[in-house]
This record gives sequence, C-alpha cells and structure tokens, in this order.
Amino acid sequence: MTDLWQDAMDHAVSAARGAGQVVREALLEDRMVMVKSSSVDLVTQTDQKVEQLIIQSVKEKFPTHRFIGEESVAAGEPCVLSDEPTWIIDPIDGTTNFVHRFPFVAVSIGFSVNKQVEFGVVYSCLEDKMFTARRGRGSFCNGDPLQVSDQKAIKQSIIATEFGSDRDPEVVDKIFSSLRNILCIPVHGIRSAGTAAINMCLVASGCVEAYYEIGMHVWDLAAASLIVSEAGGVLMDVEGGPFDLMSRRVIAANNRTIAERISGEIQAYAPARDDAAAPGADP
Ligand SMILES: O=P(O)(O)O[C@H]1[C@H](O)[C@@H](O)[C@H](O)[C@H](O)[C@@H]1O
Ligand SMILES: [Mg+2]
Ligand SMILES: [Mg+2]
Repeated sequence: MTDLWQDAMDHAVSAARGAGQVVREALLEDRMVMVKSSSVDLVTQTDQKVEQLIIQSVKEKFPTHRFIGEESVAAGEPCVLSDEPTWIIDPIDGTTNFVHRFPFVAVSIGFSVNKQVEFGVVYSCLEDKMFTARRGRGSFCNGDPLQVSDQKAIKQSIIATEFGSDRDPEVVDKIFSSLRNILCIPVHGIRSAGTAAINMCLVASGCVEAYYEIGMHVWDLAAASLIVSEAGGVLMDVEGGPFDLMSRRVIAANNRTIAERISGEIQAYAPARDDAAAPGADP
C-alpha cells in the first residue's frame, strides 16, 4: 500500500542531513551566542539559519503545510498544533552543547496530521546517526531497526533527564528532589545527553531505560516521541496520565512499570503550555 506521507518523510530525512552538514561546518567556526528567555537559554545564528533552510525547502515542495519551529516561535510566530499537516522543527536540539562543542547535537523534524505524529526524524549530526520512525512501521537508526530495553527492574536501569534552562530556585529544588528520589531507588545511574531528542533516541535504542523532563517543548519531543513508541516504548505524563505533546512534560520509558515508578518519584509542576497563547487554547 502506498504511504501518503512517504514523500514528506523522504524530504525530512534529506533536509535533516543537509542541516546536519551546516551544523558540523558551523562547529569549526566562531559561534556568536545570543540569549532568549534567560541568560542560560541560548541561541545562535546557526539555529536560525538551519530552521529557515528547512522551512524554505519544505515550503517549496509542500506549500500548504504549516510549521511550528523553535526559532520562529521565539521570533513571535504562533505555536499552534492544528489538524493540518504540520512540520515541528528543532533546528539544533542541544544548542548549549553546540556552543560548548559538547558532542551531542541533533536536528529534529516531526510531522503531525490531525495532531498525531505521522513520522519523526532525529539526526544526531556529530554521531552521523539518522533516527527515523513512521507511525505503525517501526523505528530505525541508519536503517537498522530499534527496540527498547527489555529490562523490567528499575533498580537495574539507567535513567536520563535534563536540568533545563529554568533557574528559579523553587523549580531547581523540585528538579533535585525528583532526581534524589529516583537516584535513591536506587537506579544504576543517571545520564544527561544535553538534548531531549537524543535522550529519547537512547531510550528507543535500549541504551537507557527511561528519560523524563519537565520544561522542554513540542519541538524537542515531537519527532522523538514517535521514535520511542515505534521502538516499543511508552510515553506518559509525569503525573501518570496520557502524554500530551503541548504540555512540556514527558516520561519516555521502555515499559509502563518503569514509567509509572518514575512518575511516582517526580515532584511535578506545570510550566506554561506551548499552546497557552494560541487562540482557543485552554487557559
Ligand atoms: O533549546 P534546545 O533546542 O537546545 O533544547 C533543549 C533540550 O532539548 C532540553 O532537553 C534541555 O533541557 C534544554 O532546555 C535545551 O534547551
Ligand atoms: Mg531543543
Ligand atoms: Mg533548539
């Protein structure tokens, strides 16, 4: 049976590969760093350039499609997840890594229709790993199928998380409280790749059992959420409810038992939703 979105997915893979080349070249040059919401929320000209390159190339081929792009939203574009075909783009996931040459940086392109992710592409540019998933057709890394870990015991698990860019002491206290609870289960270890998308691809690859975070955005999660679920993993809200792409909260795990155990240890809070400012959004 022909796949309605195969053409778009092929385009996403080639756009991500091209973007990755731009990112790699930029790493050899001086990177001018600017800030967004705070002094630790970084952006560079490469983030902006790569996002525009991807959006322009998509517009030429799919002129009616919509976009949610990290840097476009930062520049004032609305962040609306409608039923229309929508490209959800993080041009550089791991900008802080990119600025410091910490070697985990990804280009993330998700594609949704009717608010459901149809395909996801995460290109880990420095590792040259192309993670892909098509809904109902599995997840792959450089063409090889991915499968989450079969580990059932959280005490024999590695858990990934991030510290985000919110330095409000109350939020930091909650982050540390959750981390302390999970570390003391005890688990084998805690890891941070510095990018949500790569952390989630590590879950899909079976290298870590779970990843959780509060505060990242839909562009960090859209592509990788499908890569996790198509590799056999589960997605959950940090309080145990259903995963919501726009809520800025996620647990991605190899199985439900481990996801639920993590949710029981997290001190949850609710940052402003990605669609908070959208017309008709819930307050
Ligand atoms: O802003 P970029 O695209 O680099 O993405 C974010 C990461 O993906 C988060 O997990 C992470 O916690 C950070 O908030 C980081 O900013
Ligand atoms: Mg990101
Ligand atoms: Mg980014």
